[in-house]
Amino acid sequence: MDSRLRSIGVLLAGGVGQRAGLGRPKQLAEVAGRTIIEHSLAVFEAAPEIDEIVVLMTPGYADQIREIVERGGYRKVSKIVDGGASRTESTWRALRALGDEECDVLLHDAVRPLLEPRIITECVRALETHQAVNVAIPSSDTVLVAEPVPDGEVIGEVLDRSRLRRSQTPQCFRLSVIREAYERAFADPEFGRRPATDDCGVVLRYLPDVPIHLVPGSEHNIKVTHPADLHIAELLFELPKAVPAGDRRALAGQSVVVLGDTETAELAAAQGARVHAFSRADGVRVEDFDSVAKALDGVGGVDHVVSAPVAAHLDGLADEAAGVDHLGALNVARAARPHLRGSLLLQVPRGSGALHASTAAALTGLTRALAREWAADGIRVNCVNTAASPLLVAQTSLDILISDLSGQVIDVRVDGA
Ligand SMILES: Nc1ccn([C@@H]2O[C@H](COP(=O)(O)OP(=O)(O)OP(=O)(O)O)[C@@H](O)[C@H]2O)c(=O)n1
Ligand SMILES: C[C@](O)(CO)[C@H](O)COP(=O)(O)O
Repeated sequence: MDSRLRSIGVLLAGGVGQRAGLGRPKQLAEVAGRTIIEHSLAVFEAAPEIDEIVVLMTPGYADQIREIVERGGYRKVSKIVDGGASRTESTWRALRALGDEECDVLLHDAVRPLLEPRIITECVRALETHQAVNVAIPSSDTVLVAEPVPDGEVIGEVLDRSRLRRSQTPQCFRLSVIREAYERAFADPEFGRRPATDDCGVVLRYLPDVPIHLVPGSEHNIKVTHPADLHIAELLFELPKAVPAGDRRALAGQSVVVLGDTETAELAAAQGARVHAFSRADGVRVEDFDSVAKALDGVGGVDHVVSAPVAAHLDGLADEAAGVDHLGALNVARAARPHLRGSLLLQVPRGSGALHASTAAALTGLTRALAREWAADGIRVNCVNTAASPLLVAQTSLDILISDLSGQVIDVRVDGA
């Protein structure tokens, strides 16, 4: 029997986002095709270690969160509670909403949408042996203490950088511990005059005997605070990801349609997949919707569809041909949808030049949009860069098919294992 405590993820989204200056809470701003809070929600929803999610939302915006939760099917969300006037007041409200049963609480800034699942795993594991855990990264800047002087500021002290860490979230605690720290804080009039900027600050000040264990954070786990952070977050989401190598024999018996990439078709067949391969030689031209639809209608129910770039096989300027890859991907997606049970994989052409760049951007956008639209039916959509040997592209393609990734732009692994 599993004897571990329940783990509750608390998304702190009660702020107004004054520094971002958007005129509405920044957690509702869109980055990489989703609201910032939905990215955070999705990470907690997908984390096997998390049993329940509580959202603290800016008063007046609860309906928008309810809609996001319902539309996205975030089944772990148990409560949406109005946030308080400060971050610590929002935490305090969350702690009071959690009931009396002992559990582990992971308090996360909803505006850190790039949280990695690895961090949640390590935090929950650390809570098995520690009562308080924080996520932190080393400081790459030298940090100094400024002293006020009549004409401005001077350096009072340069801190020892080797010991400095930048605090992130989630900040994680046994419920009874964080609750006791907050009870003491909110009973202390001095706390109102000198509030803490994070939850660990409250524990350190009011329960100094509780050691706060540190788990390595990530440079990508940024807090969207200022307007430029929205652009940085967008770029970070666009970074191609690596895919873990899986057991490709999982494809055995599955029905896989491959348009154009013979290497991937052969490798899938070698793993025991029922492969239906189509190419221009068979009269299937992806820029012609009817020919693609006819091919897929003939197959019927299909677990995975892989769509390879066609530009290299077309006559004419490579740049002009690259545009066909965009239309081809749209046609394959449209034709595959009625038959698809598992996933669609779009291979992104290699190349250079403006048209190639716009095609690659279009396929990335298409992948993310389709992944969102088709998620409700359990269909995953990804794309993979093909700037590598055909064998590496084929191996990575199969690893993506058997993964649970969706909406991802994936780089071919260099080791090719
Ligand atoms: N009253 C508050 C204030 C902040 N937060 C949450 O705490 C996280 C970190 O706070 P911050 O970046 O400061 O967000 P805002 O308070 O919205 O920003 P600003 O200070 O610029 O107004 C955010 O997810 C924010 O929504 C909260 O739950 N309740
Ligand atoms: C909790 C925190 O994100 C850790 O770095 C940070 O202290 C929050 O500060 P904010 O002023 O509420 O953004």
